[in-house]
Amino acid sequence: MSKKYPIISVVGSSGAGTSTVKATFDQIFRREGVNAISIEGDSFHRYNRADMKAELERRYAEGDATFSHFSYEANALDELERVFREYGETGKGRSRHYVHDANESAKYGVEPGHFTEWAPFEEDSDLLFYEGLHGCVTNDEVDIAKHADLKIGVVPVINLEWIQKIHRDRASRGYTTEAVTDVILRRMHDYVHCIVPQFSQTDINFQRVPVVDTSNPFITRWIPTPDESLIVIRFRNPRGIDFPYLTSMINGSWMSRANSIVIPGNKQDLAMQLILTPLIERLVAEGRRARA
Ligand SMILES: Nc1ncnc2c1ncn2[C@@H]1O[C@H](COP(=O)(O)OP(=O)(O)OP(=O)(O)O)[C@@H](O)[C@H]1O
Ligand SMILES: O=C(CO)[C@H](O)[C@H](O)COP(=O)(O)O
Repeated sequence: MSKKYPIISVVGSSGAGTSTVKATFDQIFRREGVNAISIEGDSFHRYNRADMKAELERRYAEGDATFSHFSYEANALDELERVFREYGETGKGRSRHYVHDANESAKYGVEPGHFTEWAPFEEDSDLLFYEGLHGCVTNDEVDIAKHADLKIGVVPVINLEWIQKIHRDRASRGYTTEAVTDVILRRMHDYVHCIVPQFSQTDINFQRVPVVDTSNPFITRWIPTPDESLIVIRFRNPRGIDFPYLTSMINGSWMSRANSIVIPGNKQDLAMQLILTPLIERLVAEGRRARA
């Protein structure tokens, strides 16, 4: 646990909605005057797009059909762990961007499928905010989870996750449904082995569940809306969580287990603000005290 320089890690599969959740965190940071450094999991991919394709083909020729961006080896997790450790101890660190598309290319001045140069973090921050695929990995080589002080899982049920990925990759990354389906299939092995185990490390999971039929996610014409979904919020340690306050403030919510509440999908932002603001305030106040 880092106290002087706390770390928040938001983990979710590709298309789960971690970027959407980041917008809520950004709102809280702005409102509470928190100076946060934000980094993305994709910055720690080990290969650029062309090298990844070559590595995939090499492994495929050797009979390995499971290699994907979800695999531990496709990502510089040693570097991510090093950045978390260094930030926790000193408030310093570095990151870069993986440029996905033409819009990002115009912003960063690097061709799609390539990384920008590594750049050091700005000084005097209050916390580090990570959003991506591997921010709570614990395996034989690395223990990234142990460096994070607040760990959040963003996990729609799997049909919804696929729908969100297909729609996002088609709309903003120019892929076809067939291409995205191939990627989903190839990633399934390491979805199970590398992504899912992290949701037992997280402090709070937000799981969106549609209440409309998503039984064939590959032909669904739009992403179920917030009004067409519920969100299950599960706390690893419910001690200290004021459930009566939450259920009274969030209209239409109820407790489904001793450590879980269910809220209407359109209350996600409100629920996150109510739950996360005091946790962030505490981390930041402890950090500022420790650094004084
Ligand atoms: N709560 C939500 N309600 C409705 N749509 C959502 C919700 N969360 C995410 N989406 C939609 O799902 C798609 C994927 O979301 P987002 O881009 O946040 O995923 P991501 O996890 O950041 O993906 P990646 O890490 O691959 O960039 C987007 O089209 C987004 O609008
Ligand atoms: O969302 C992803 C992982 O989180 C992308 O699939 C990954 O970053 C590779 O991107 P691209 O297909 O644009 O090269």
